[in-house]
Amino acid sequence: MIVFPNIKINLGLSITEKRPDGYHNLETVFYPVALEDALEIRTLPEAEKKITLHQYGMEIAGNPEDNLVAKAYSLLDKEFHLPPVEIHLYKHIPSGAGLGGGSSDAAFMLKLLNNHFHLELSEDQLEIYAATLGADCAFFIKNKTTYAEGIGNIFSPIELSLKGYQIMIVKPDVFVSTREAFANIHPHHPEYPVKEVIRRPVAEWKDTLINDFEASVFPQHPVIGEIKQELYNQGAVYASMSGSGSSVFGLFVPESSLPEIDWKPDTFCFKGKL
Ligand SMILES: C[C@](O)(CO)[C@H](O)COP(=O)(O)OP(=O)(O)OC[C@H]1O[C@@H](n2ccc(N)nc2=O)[C@H](O)[C@@H]1O
Ligand SMILES: Nc1ncnc2c1ncn2[C@@H]1O[C@H](COP(=O)(O)OP(=O)(O)OP(=O)(O)O)[C@@H](O)[C@H]1O
Repeated sequence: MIVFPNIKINLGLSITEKRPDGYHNLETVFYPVALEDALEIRTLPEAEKKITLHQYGMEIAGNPEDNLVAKAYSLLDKEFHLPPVEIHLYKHIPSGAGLGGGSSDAAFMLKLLNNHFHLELSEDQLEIYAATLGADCAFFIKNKTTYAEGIGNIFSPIELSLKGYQIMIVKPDVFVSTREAFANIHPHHPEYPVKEVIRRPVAEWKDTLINDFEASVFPQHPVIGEIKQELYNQGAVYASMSGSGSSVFGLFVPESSLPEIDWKPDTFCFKGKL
């Protein structure tokens, strides 16, 4: 059985409070985009190890046993005593990009195991498991455009379609740790709440739909801010860093053709249509 975990981009991201548990309350809109990994499992009844993980494509830092797909398996294995599996994970989604690649792999693994082994878990139950694996992991269970609060795990539906818009996602060869990015933030309530700005036309988002991480991450990694500026120079109607970086996305109006840009070597670039 094979599935294709996709990414999210953050449309606006306000970090409003630091909580006593060290995490931060935030407000954002998660929007799913079809840049995808591939994730396959096969049952290996005779295997000695519970998990045999094969990884391909882009490299991921860390040991295989720390991979979030292995953690997702172990979480359900504790409860349901699953048979051993062989996992094939093909990484197309860059890590440390603010695109939620690891979280998406983990959420899709939960859904895959639920279907493959007929565990009969509801979406609400899967979201509860997912939330223990990462703050934005639960989003990928329903995988629909969502307004998120709390630590990024309290969801309410939002009417927003960017269908037809063209998207370019650019990630320089820079890794931003989510934990460090949060550590440099001064939480505050936004002048323009994300939930309100998002109802305005996309052409009005430029100066009002803000990602609070940009103010702390751009000075440390100027190349990220330069990419955002270049996307605007090339005609993006809206451009922003996603999550805690280091990727930046640009939205271009539906009838436009995406520009050809000569990015620096080792820059990742994805072009697609929403
Ligand atoms: C910044 C976002 O990408 C926005 O979409 C997400 O909130 C990040 O979510 P995530 O990658 O799933 O984050 P986790 O892996 O759970 O957390 C990494 C670290 O970021 C910090 N963290 C994360 C989420 C949050 N709401 N407050 C935090 O302070 C914590 O120090 C945590 O140890
Ligand atoms: N399946 C996985 N794919 C990517 N990274 C993984 C995976 N499993 C564990 N990780 C670890 O998680 C770290 C962050 O990867 P991820 O792709 O989720 O970053 P991100 O795009 O910044 O995510 P987020 O938007 O959730 O902060 C990696 O450096 C890696 O050590």
